[in-house]
Amino acid sequence: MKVVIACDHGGFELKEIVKEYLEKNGYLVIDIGTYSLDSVDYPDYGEKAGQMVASKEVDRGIVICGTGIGISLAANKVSGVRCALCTNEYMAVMSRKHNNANMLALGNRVIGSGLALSIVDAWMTTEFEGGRHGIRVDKIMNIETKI
Ligand SMILES: O=C(CO)[C@H](O)[C@H](O)[C@H](O)COP(=O)(O)O
Repeated sequence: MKVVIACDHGGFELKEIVKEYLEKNGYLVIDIGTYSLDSVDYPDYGEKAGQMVASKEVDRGIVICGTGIGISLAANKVSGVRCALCTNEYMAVMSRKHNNANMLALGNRVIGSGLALSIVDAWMTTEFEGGRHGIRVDKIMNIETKI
């Protein structure tokens, strides 16, 4: 599975840890930055990662900033993206089972790296259940055509 990973300066350290974890577990990771602690603007990274997911250049996306909020908001502005900000494993599992989230957002200033990797593991390995949840996810995506 091909995964894009992106962050701002607030998410940089955790991005490096998540990237290493994904690669060790056999995922093909495309790291689009940022590549240092120098200050950058999270919308640029959320948008670019979102576009790569929406265009199906990659299968999934993981975005990280200080809180996970700003970069998830930016990613969710891209048509076709369902980016879930998760702070625990249950949210990660449910965002896949019920929401078919194609992007995961994490907050480096909110959770520790151990919890972050448990969230990533749960999110990467949980399948969408479909059925009634498919109908609801379709309704979410149809909102994009009404705006
Ligand atoms: O979620 C965020 C913004 O909504 C992130 O926390 C950013 O990383 C944060 O805003 C960066 O702030 P900084 O003071 O420029 O480091």
